[in-house]
Amino acid sequence: MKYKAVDEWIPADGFVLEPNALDTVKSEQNTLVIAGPGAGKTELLAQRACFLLETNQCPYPKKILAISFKRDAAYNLKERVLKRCGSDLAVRFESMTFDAFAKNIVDRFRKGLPESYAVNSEYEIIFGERDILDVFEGIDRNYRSTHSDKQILDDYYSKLPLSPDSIHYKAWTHQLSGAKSFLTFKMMMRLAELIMDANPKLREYLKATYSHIFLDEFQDTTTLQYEFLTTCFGDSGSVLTAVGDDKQRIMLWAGALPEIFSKFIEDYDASQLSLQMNFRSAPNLVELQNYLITNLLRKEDTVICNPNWNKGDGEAYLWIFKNPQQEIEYLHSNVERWVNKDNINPRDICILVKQQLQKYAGELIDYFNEHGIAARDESKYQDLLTEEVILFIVNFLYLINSNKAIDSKSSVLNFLSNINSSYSDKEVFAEEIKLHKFIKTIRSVFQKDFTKCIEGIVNDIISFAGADKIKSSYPAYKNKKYFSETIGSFSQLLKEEAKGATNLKTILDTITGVGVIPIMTIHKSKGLEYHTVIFMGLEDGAFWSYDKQPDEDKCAFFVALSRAKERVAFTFSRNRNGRAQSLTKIEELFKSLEDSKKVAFQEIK
Ligand SMILES: Nc1ncnc2c1ncn2[C@@H]1O[C@H](COP(=O)(O)OP(=O)(O)OP(=O)(O)O)[C@@H](O)[C@H]1O
Repeated sequence: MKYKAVDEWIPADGFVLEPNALDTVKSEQNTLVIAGPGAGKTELLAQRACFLLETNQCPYPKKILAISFKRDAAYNLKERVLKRCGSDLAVRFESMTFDAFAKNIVDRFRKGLPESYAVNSEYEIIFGERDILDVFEGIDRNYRSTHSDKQILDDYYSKLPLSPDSIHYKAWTHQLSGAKSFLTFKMMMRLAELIMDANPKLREYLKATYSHIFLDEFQDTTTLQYEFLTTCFGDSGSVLTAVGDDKQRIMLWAGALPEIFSKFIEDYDASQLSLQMNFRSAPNLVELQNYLITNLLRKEDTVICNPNWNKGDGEAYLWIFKNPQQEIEYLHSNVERWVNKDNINPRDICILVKQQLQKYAGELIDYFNEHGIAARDESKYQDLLTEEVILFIVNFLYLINSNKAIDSKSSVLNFLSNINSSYSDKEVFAEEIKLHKFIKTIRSVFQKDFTKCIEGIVNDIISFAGADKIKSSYPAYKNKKYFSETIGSFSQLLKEEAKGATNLKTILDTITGVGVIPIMTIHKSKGLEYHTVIFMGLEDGAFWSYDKQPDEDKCAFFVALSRAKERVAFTFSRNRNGRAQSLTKIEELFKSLEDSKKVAFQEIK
């Protein structure tokens, strides 16, 4: 492989980076980049990955590890790197969530745990903390009733090892010993940290594997995640690059460390840089954001709009409705016009709610689907569709459906060459011929009755690629149970969607959401962007804890509106879920929209 000289390197795909972004891309030091929405923080990480790989500053065979909070964010970053510098180099870019990184360590090095924390190979992941609190109830009722949930859990998740006399240790033992261990992701992270603490050789292994660490959405890092990170890389000599925005800090409720930026700068002797641009939003929306940054969030880091926009671009509305039925019908007629007359791709229109998606948007989803506009709760699909093996199967199926699916073909070939990294050119060619033959055979089976054989085909595709090769190439799939459950969930989904479908393409399009309006909570929308964003329910009812956490709620509100490229609309319904809605608690949100003079307030008749 011929590497580029550092001086000759230019950003991939014609991107022009502002000076601080370019300095960060080429930096050899630990760096924290603080910048607002749409500033290009994620793009900066993708470009830095290209720089490090293309110039061999991440020296072969070392790797870059990028840690994100959500699976789709990790996946999007990996995709950007793949697109910018090609699969040969992108194999040395590992992008995963904090949880996945911790789980990989536990899965691979479980045997390195001290005996008192041994995890059974047949462990089960549990979500939510109710079970753990029940364990405390079983061990000592009095303790349970005299301590708050938060107190108990904070102590339970302390750094390991715990004092063997403590009730928390007993609770851990209860979860770990037995025919099966039951683990939350937080437990997994503490166990991964313990493995690293107890085995200096494994820390050496991490050091030898990863020369550079990227941290996206750094503002939401929790104490536990930070301690885990520091145990793994604190003295490793790996170069850390963190990007974040304190105006988008929406995970304080989940334990995000408010002083994470200053802590990182101090602990890692990191330099701090900021970015000034907003590349995402049209001028009117950037002006609205700047007004809110100054007057609502009380910060100083206003931004500059991308000069490529026309002056006056960007629309913002606040629509006031009598009731949800009127709201649903009005939104439907607008979305229909945008999609059918203005030719906006339905995937570029997003409907957001603060929380409780079903309660706020459940009826809207039904109404839209019954009236010609496909819409869905995106979270149901987000997790599966960011699994590498599932995307491989989906692309494979698209290719079985048609030879014209060029992008799918290149994804399939990329996946196959990834898992067969030692292939010579001749072998790659042979693999392609094998692929064509296999597809031909499957097509002939399919022509008979595809709905009946669709499940079997998933297994055939996996066998074609080689389950063992997939497992050894993707650390997450080394856990057999996880691998088979992932494939199983997808087969089940495929089977359900196949019922009543007339062709394979329809099934695949339904699963991947082609032509479907995505609906999600603000938390799920982090890092994403859409032409149009509708935020449903700017009401006291949706911001019920505003009194207790005004800053976090203001940030959530800011995250929602900053997802929009060209248009944002907020809705207020005078009545919702059988209750009159008010604007007392969140008056300042409402008022700041009004005072910005950038938002058209419209009472819908
Ligand atoms: N240097 C650049 N020139 C032009 N467009 C850019 C540049 N950097 C990023 N963009 C584009 O701007 C948009 C926002 O970029 P990105 O998602 O990286 O921002 P971000 O800072 O991570 O945003 P957020 O914090 O809101 O998630 C994307 O469409 C991206 O392609």
